[in-house]
Amino acid sequence: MLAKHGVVISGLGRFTSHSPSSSTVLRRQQFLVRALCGSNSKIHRPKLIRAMSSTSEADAESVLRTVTPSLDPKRHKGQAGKIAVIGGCREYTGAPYFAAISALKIGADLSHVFCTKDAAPVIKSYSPELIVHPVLEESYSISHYSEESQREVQERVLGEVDKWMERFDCLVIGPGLGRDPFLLECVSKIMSLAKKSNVPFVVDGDGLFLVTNSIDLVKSYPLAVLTPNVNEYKRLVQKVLNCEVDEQNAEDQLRSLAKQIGGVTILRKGKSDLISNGETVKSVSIYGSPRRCGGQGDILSGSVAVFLSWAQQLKSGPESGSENPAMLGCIAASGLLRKAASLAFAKHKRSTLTSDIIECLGESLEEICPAS
Ligand SMILES: NC(=O)C1=CN([C@@H]2O[C@H](COP(=O)(O)OP(=O)(O)OC[C@H]3O[C@@H](n4cnc5c(N)ncnc54)[C@H](O)[C@@H]3O)[C@@H](O)[C@H]2O)[C@@H](O)CC1
Ligand SMILES: Nc1ncnc2c1ncn2[C@@H]1O[C@H](COP(=O)(O)OP(=O)(O)OP(=O)(O)O)[C@@H](O)[C@H]1O
Ligand SMILES: [Mg+2]
Repeated sequence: MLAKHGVVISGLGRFTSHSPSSSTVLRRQQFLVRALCGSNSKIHRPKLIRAMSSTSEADAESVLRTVTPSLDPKRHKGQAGKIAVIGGCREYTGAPYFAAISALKIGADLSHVFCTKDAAPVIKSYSPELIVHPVLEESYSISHYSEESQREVQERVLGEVDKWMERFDCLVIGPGLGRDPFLLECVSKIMSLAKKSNVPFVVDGDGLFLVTNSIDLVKSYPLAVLTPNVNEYKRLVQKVLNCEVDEQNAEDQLRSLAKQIGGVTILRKGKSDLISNGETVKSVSIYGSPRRCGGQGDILSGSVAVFLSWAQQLKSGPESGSENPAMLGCIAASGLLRKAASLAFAKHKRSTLTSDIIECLGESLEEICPAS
C-alpha cells in the first residue's frame, strides 16, 4: 500500500474481470506509480508525495498500459465498454460520429449516438457499427406545439434516453450538439439522470456552452470530465473565476478552476494538454501534430470516455485504489490521440484529416499495449 496526500492507495492493479496474475498486478501497480510520478521514479513515498503535489509531465504510455484491459476470451460483449454520445443536429453530424467511432476503434464494445431526427440517417450512413437513436428535438420542429405538448415531447425524449442509461459506462455530452435552447434544456435533464444513476460523463463542444452557463449541472460531481478547447476554456475561466486566462500561472489557474467547480476533472486542450481535478495538475506533451483540422477534440472526448470506463473497472476491483479514474482516463486519451495524430501526420502531412487520425488509433495503441 502507498500513501498519497495522506490517502491510502491499495492494490492499484487488480481488474475485476481481467483476472491478472499477481506479477501482472505488481507490474500494473509499478506502472501506475511511475506514470503519475514520471518515468524514472521508484516506488518511494516521499518522492511520490512530492511528485503528486506539483505539476509534472505524466507518463501517458504507462497509464495506457495500466488501464487497457487484456483481451480475454472469457469476457462477454459489453465488458470492454458501452459508450453513448449525446450530440448531432442539423448542422453537425461529423463531431458525434468522430467521438463514437473513436470509442470503438480504441476497443469499446458498443457505441451509441443520441441525436436529432435530421442527423440520424446521416450518422447511420457513415457507419453501420454505431447504434443511432433519432430522439432529440430542436425548437424548430416543436415551436408550433402548445406548452403542454412541448413538455410531453421533453418527457418522451428523457424517457428514451433514461431507459438505456444504466447500461452505459460513460456518456460524451456535446460533440455537434448545437445550441438550440429546447434541445439544451433536455440535455441538462439528461445530465441529471446520469448523475442519479452515477454514470460518468465527458462534457465537450456545445455541452460546455451549456455547462458554462449552468455550472451547477456538473458542480461537485466527481464523475464529470470537461474537455475545453482554447475558446471553451476562456469562457469557463471568465464565468467561474471571474477573470481572464493567465498563461503565466496556467497550472494554478486550472487547479483553482477545477476546485471551484467542486473537484470535477478538466482537460485543457492545447499545445500541451493540462489535466487537473483540483488537487494535482498533470501535463501530456508527448507526440502531437502541427495539423489543426477540426474534429480532433471529438476523437479525444470519445477516447476519454473509454479510458475512464476502463480506469473505473480498475477501481472497482477487490483491491481497489483511490487514484482518480477521470485523471487516468484523460492522461491515457491525450497520450493516445497525440500519438495517433503524429503517426497520421507522418503519413499524410498537410492533407492529414481527422479520419486519418482515427485510422491510426489502433496502430498507436498496439505499439504501446500489444493485443497478444
Ligand atoms: N465535423 C463536425 O461536425 C465538427 C463539429 N464540431 C462541433 O462544432 C461545434 C462548435 O465547436 P467549435 O470548436 O467550432 O467552437 P469554438 O467556439 O471553440 O470555436 C469557434 C471559433 O473559434 C476559432 N478558434 C479555434 N481555435 C482558436 C484559437 N486557438 N484561438 C482563437 N480562435 C480559435 C475557430 O476558428 C472557430 O471559428 C461543436 O458542437 C463541435 O463539437 C467540431 O467538433 C469540429 C468538427
Ligand atoms: N497547438 C497545438 N499543438 C499541438 N497539439 C495541439 C494543439 N492544440 C490542440 N492540440 C491537440 O489537439 C487535440 C484537440 O484539441 P483542439 O484544441 O483541436 O480541440 P477542439 O477545438 O475541441 O477540436 P474539435 O475541432 O474537435 O472541436 C488536443 O487534445 C491536443 O492534444
Ligand atoms: Mg471541440
